[in-house]
Amino acid sequence: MAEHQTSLLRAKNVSVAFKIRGEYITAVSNVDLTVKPGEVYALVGESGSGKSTLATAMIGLHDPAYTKVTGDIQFETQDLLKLTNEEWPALRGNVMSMIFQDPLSALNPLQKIGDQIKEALMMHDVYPETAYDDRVLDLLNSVGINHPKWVANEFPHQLSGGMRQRVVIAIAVANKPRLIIADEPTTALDVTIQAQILDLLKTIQKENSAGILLITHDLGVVAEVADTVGVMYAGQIVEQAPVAKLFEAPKHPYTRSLLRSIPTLDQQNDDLYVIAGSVPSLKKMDHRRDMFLDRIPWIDDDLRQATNVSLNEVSPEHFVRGTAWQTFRFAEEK
Ligand SMILES: Nc1ncnc2c1ncn2[C@@H]1O[C@H](COP(=O)(O)OP(=O)(O)OP(=O)(O)O)[C@@H](O)[C@H]1O
Repeated sequence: MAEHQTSLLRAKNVSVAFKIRGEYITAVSNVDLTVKPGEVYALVGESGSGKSTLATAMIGLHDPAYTKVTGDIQFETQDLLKLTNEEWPALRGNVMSMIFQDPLSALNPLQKIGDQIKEALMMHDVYPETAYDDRVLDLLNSVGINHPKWVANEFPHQLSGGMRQRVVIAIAVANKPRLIIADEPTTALDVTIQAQILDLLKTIQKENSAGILLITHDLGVVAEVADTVGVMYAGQIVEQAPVAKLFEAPKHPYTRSLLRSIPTLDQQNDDLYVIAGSVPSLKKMDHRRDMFLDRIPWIDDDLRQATNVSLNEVSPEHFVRGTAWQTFRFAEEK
């Protein structure tokens, strides 16, 4: 079967550059990824690694006046980079939708919850006028809101953060999207609510067979819900694998370092592993190299300076950038 028939969203060679003081600077470089129907693909990486920039390109929300998106992004059979502003609304909020980190800014503070959901439904679907209210209540029910009639009559500020995110999800799934892009959907919520929202996303994904592109910096979230994981560093994917493989046999030094920095319950001491340094600023990025190696002082200089580093399939479905992983050791293992 041709690749596009088995994929929902397929990005090939996607780069994003921002115009900064008259010059285009690359923030995302040559990314390939595929989200299949019914799959959760998690993009993980530290702040500044380019996850949101990539996701924003997928849903056509970059301002073309100062952002250049190149490569190829296919959603089902549509070429997203060729869509005009007039064509986007038929997709966005309909067959593909987005959930952002901060539910409060995603909702209209002056409009009752029920009316906001109704509006989302009316934009893309035609029901008999009386059926809208029932649809709104059904949707609120489906995202685990126990008193939908009461919530429909509230304004966003009257609800808790967790309830607001449920409402945002209800709006996002109102038109049964085939793809949901969720950018840090649980980061603003406390831990118990996080788990409930992740469960909810999983249920929606299963029931609608929707694909989810989940953006997170939290490997705990990845372990909980992802099927496939792409690890991003400085605008590039440095490792991609099915979730079990990534946790059992991580290869790239960045993935190994991220995994090592997760606190565990059986940890003997209080010292958490900290990755020294930070993601380079856009101006300092050199996408021909493996830039994470700049944060490992004991690594061979030849490896650090090597250019034309590429992402290679090292075992079925497991892709790793560069070759440093073959000899990489943590400082105390040397
Ligand atoms: N509109 C913009 N103009 C210029 N630079 C930008 C713009 N948006 C993002 N950047 C830069 O692009 C790089 C990637 O940012 P991005 O927000 O995509 O990372 P991220 O991995 O999603 O991090 P976070 O979790 O903090 O959102 C950063 O250096 C950021 O400063």
